[in-house]
Amino acid sequence: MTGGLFISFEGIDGAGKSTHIDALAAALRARGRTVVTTREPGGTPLAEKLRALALNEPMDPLTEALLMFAARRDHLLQVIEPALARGDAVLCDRFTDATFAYQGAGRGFDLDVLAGLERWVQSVPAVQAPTLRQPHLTIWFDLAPAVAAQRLAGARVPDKFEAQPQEFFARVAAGYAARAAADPHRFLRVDADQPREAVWRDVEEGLKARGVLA
Ligand SMILES: Nc1ncnc2c1ncn2[C@@H]1O[C@H](COP(=O)(O)OP(=O)(O)O)[C@@H](O)[C@H]1O
Ligand SMILES: Cc1cn([C@H]2C[C@H](O)[C@@H](COP(=O)(O)OP(=O)(O)O)O2)c(=O)[nH]c1=O
Repeated sequence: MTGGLFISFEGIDGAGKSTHIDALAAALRARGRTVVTTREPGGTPLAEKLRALALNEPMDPLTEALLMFAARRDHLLQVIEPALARGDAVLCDRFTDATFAYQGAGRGFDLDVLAGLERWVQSVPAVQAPTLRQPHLTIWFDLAPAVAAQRLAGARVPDKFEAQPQEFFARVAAGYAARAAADPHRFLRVDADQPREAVWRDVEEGLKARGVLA
């Protein structure tokens, strides 16, 4: 495949996204692609500063959503758009679906306001109006909150989101399911409640079926 390729990785905390980003990067590089791996919130010096605030400071849901979108705007303009213009593959640990799932479904913030912010932030000069920049493909690691909590227990010091109760993650998971149902062509759902090797096999097969991996 030639031309820029934008893939996001989504799922609740502990679903196993990070575990598979490097594997996909290696698989794409082995096929001759230049790969940029990055994350949200973050990916630029400014966006990483905004990440530290958003993940650690208490704030109301609108402030949180605005920080996520501010970080996203900088990241898009500085990293994602230039990489796609070069024809690179961009593998991004979370993108806007996370804002709909966490700030929208999780915190209960207005989804229409988020959709408005999405339009503002993702209308970038490189994209012809009225198209919005969205990932070409979103790999959604679907895992029950109870299993994710078990995996995270003791694995790392929880940030503000990881410290939330399971009910919060049940809402976030429902938020991802709603986003996937609204855009089934973009989403590749992977059952994350399997051993790592089986999850990777499903990722690989899903990407082959979509022509992303030969
Ligand atoms: N399929 C799996 N089965 C069991 N544990 C896993 C699996 N995938 C990842 N883990 C472990 O679960 C934890 C969370 O995985 P991680 O990839 O960091 O999740 P995320 O990036 O989605 O928060 C890590 O300790 C990781 O080693
Ligand atoms: C991108 C994004 C992330 N988040 C949250 C989800 C995660 O709990 C956190 C950081 O994501 P992540 O990078 O997955 O955390 P870690 O490096 O600990 O695996 O930010 C939002 O609430 N909204 C967003 O728009």
